[in-house]
Amino acid sequence: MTSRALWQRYQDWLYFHPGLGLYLDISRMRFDDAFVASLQPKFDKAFTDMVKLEKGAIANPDENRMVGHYWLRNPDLAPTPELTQEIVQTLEQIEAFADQVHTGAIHPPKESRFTDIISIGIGGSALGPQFVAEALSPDLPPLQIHFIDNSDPTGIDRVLAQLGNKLATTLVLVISKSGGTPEPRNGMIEVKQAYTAQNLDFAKYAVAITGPGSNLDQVAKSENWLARFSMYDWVGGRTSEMSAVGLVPAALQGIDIRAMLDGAKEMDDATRVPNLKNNPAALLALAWYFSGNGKGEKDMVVLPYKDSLLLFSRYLQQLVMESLGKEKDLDGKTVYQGIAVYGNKGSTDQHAYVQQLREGVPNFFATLIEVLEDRQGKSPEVDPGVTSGDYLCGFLLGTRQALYENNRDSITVSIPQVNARTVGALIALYERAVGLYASLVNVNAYHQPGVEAGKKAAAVILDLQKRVLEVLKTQKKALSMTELADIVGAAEEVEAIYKILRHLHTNNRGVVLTGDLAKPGSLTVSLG
Ligand SMILES: O=P(O)(O)OC[C@H]1O[C@H](O)[C@H](O)[C@@H](O)[C@@H]1O
Repeated sequence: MTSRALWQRYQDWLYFHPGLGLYLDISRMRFDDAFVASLQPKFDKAFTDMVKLEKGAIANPDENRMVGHYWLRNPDLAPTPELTQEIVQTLEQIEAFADQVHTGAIHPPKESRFTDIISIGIGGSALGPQFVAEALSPDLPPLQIHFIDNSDPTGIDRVLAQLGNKLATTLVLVISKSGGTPEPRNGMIEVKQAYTAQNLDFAKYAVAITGPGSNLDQVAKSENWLARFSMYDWVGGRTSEMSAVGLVPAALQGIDIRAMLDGAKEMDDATRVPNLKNNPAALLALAWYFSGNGKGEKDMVVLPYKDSLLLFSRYLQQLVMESLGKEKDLDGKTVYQGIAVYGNKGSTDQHAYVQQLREGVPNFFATLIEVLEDRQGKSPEVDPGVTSGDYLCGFLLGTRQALYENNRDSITVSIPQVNARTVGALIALYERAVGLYASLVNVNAYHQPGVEAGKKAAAVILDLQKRVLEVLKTQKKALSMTELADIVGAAEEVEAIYKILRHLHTNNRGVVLTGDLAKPGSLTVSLG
């Protein structure tokens, strides 16, 4: 295509949202009109599905749940007045709480102000809050946030060590929709112990964000925690940033949550338009479908050219991959769907893996996120008449062009600034694109059956560990791995038993392994 023709194609396919100042450019995806026409019937169905979903249909059939994250930013759309009221009240409760924490009306027992937050949660109960904190937290926030998003002892130690004596002024948010996920439970127990070790009454610092009646909710209620906020069963973890899960930590950091909700609402309005060319989420879904042949054959590489958007790709990883990565479609057919997502930021990644993107295996399409405003205030010149921001812009445009020249497609999303409205809009844009794409490829975007398999397998390992230790207590002599596995009654699990014992041995948990570590079959084990 000549550059003139490309310029025309750019204008033909450019989407612009005047209220948000957001541009979406899919002109560098090489689909043709025939392809677009062939997808039209699928889009007609996707738009209809979306209307039903927003009206409260059971859009997540496996879990028999409604899917209502869009109501969070426009509560009047909720299917019943009770739901509308619940959303409005929770929002008011969040604002009042954040305000009281900021003014010191709510304060730690022996101090006048809370200064820090530990946010404990994983998956959808961490990725949104982390992305938004990185993108929007002011340079000097009223409360500084720290995250525990794993069951990693060293990770927990690091957060606690960094806070040190400041635990006395640190608020703890325990976020878990189900209230039963092991990682946040472990984090909560360890953090609670750290408070107790400093003679601090944990309940006076602790806030629960969870489904009403969950295990976590019951603990928080019985121990009389500082506050409890409700998470609803009709909001999925990966679309929960604009529920209490994301709004409580954001409001506490002084982020304008109303603006975030407004930006999302504006984008929701724009992505409700049942017309492909005038709907940015539909355009994204079209581009994804084209690129991966409707089968996820190409990966989505997300490159925001702005440091504060660093965690956007990690956020999108869960949103896209947990929603679309499915073995079965809605008719029960085996389809192995999904789109792999990765990326960090530009131009940094140009000095890392963009070499492969430009010349290596062509198994991806890029999404470049451009922020038009460089910074607030004047920029110094780094060359005559040239600023750092000009360089960043040049790197983005150069990469887009270099990729295209080598038959690598890209999408460009441009926003005027990183602010609460545009971040809300970006989240809403991708939520809707995922919903529409799921309809195009006929999968349930709102369940995650595969995650359960890993959780169950982990529980089996922990149970095996208990059984192994019980057997070892009754043994007088050291046993080989196979002898032990036989006595435990888990001959098939000998390798898992060896690995459990190696872990316990390394951590001085009373298990002694003797023999040649390079030859696991030669080892014997006893309790020291
Ligand atoms: O918020 P929670 O109930 O603790 O769940 C946290 C996360 O864990 C699960 O394994 C799911 O796969 C995620 O979708 C969810 O966001």
